[in-house]
Amino acid sequence: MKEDLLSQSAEPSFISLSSPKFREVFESPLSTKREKMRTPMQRRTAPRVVKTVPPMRSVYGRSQEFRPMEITLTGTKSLSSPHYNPMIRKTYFQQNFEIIRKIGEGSFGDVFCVRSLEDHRNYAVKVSIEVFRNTTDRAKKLREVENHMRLPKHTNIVEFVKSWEEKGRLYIQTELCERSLLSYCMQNHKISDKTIWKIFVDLLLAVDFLHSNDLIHDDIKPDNIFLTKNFVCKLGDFGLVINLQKDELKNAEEGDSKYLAPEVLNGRPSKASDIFSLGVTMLEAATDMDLPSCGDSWHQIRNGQIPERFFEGIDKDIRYLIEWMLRGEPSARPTTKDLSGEQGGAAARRRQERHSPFSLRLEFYENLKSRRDAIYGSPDFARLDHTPIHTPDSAKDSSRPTSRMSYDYSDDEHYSVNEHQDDHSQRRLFEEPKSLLPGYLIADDGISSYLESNEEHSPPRRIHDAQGDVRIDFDENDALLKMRLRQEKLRRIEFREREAESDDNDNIVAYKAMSCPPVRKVRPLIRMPPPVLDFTMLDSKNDAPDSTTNNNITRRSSRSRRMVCDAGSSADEA
Ligand SMILES: Nc1ncnc2c1ncn2[C@@H]1O[C@H](COP(=O)(O)OP(=O)(O)OP(=O)(O)O)[C@@H](O)[C@H]1O
Ligand SMILES: [Mg+2]
Repeated sequence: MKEDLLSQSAEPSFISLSSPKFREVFESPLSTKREKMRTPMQRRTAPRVVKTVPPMRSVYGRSQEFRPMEITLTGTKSLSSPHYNPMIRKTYFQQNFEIIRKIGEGSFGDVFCVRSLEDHRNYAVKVSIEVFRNTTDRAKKLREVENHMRLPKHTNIVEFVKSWEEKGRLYIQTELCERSLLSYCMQNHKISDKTIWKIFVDLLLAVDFLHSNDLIHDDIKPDNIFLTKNFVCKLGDFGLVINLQKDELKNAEEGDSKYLAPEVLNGRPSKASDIFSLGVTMLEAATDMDLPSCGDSWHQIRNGQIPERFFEGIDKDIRYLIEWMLRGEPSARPTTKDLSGEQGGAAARRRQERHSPFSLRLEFYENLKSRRDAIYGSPDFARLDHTPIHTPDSAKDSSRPTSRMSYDYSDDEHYSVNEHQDDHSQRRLFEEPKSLLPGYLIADDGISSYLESNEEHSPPRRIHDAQGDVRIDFDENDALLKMRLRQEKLRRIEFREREAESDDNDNIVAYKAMSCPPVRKVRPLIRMPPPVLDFTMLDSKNDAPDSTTNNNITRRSSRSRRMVCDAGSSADEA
């Protein structure tokens, strides 16, 4: 292990021009958001398209124009509140809420963080930019409200509070969230595996909830996903939702092209296209990829040609799930039930509550268990020197392997490669049974999760033998596997950190100071000889009454002084 670490640290930090990594980085049009930020060209946000609207009076009668009407599932009803006075020329929104700040804007409207004067709680209120153009436009906008209103409460769905229309504008009041997932991803370019799993589980539960209610979201993207203060992920913005029970498919609109499933270009959205959008969302969050909205790179993602470098350091299972969701053929993609495994989202949630980062590996569980059984039950394993079933007596058994090898202490609590290298080089332990190695390699493929989530596997104990040497007592063979897995994990973390460091060093730009150059440049440290006073001039003062005084001589420039001297000398000569 120590040799491995040393050999890794000796790796060159530059990328060879002929290496595949160079080709991946420089020939692929795909890049991460971080890389994009480092390039001088900054992306400007596209200006918002504001369509001109017909005058309100041509669309509405006077009565509709001024009265705020609450939208309910059975129609509209007049809205009242102790804080609302219809005689005041302010809207219901302005009278009933204290507007704290604007928190976002989208194609539909502006979103404000407000405090309700009724219950003194904070909410988000989305106000449409445009007034309703006609009844079809109004019906289309109310569809978002209707769908949201129909949804029963769910932890991972932004909660609907109330909606009303006033003066041709639609207002939607919802629970207030902290920020959108997009803003979180823009700030955090490397999100930990644990957080990615948390986001994924929350979103999966939300999408599963919608799909089981026969709704297609049709616009799943980080901008429409919200995070609460407690880091609960919630799906919001039901503007494009399609109710399959109401045969709304024919009126479906395309969502954001960056997250769009390929089949939707020429067809209609489906539950599978939602899964695709969820896959792209997870791809963006996990790899920090700057997603293309069109062009070759758009197709590259949809053809499964994502460069390998984007998945470096990403949890293998996350990668597997993302690639599964991004399959080109809709029928090849998993359903939400497939993703959450046989035991469903509830079980995933229970596991997640126990703070396990491996919550969604339920579907792998049985598979991994059988693979593990296969390893332990294999003839190779049976031929091992030591007994797989371990008892306190057998721990003392002299039939343990006696050959020794140096042991890596990298998972020691206070281990540091530089500080302890020499001390630990003296320590030796039992040799690792070689035939376990294939088992270990397979374990790295996924058994790690199984082992880590299994509490009964205790860590190896350290024993001091008669000679004073430290040895490891393997309570069970799993302990050895677990130990190797931990070492592997540490090695990967160190490798990633080194890479990130060298990345950062590559990108350090030396700036020239633009203001205040160093003093040395302005006033070079050259000792000027002290001015030599020509006292002969004083003598010549009497002879030449029009010449300057001594004071004047010191103040003049050296050129004029020379002239004075010359004049003096010439006077002397005369
Ligand atoms: N409940 C909320 N809590 C906090 N912020 C919110 C909330 N709802 C919306 N926002 C903010 O407002 C932005 C726009 O919201 P939303 O997506 O609902 O509007 P939209 O007009 O439908 O946008 P688009 O159609 O472009 O997706 C979000 O990206 C988010 O930053
Ligand atoms: Mg939105």
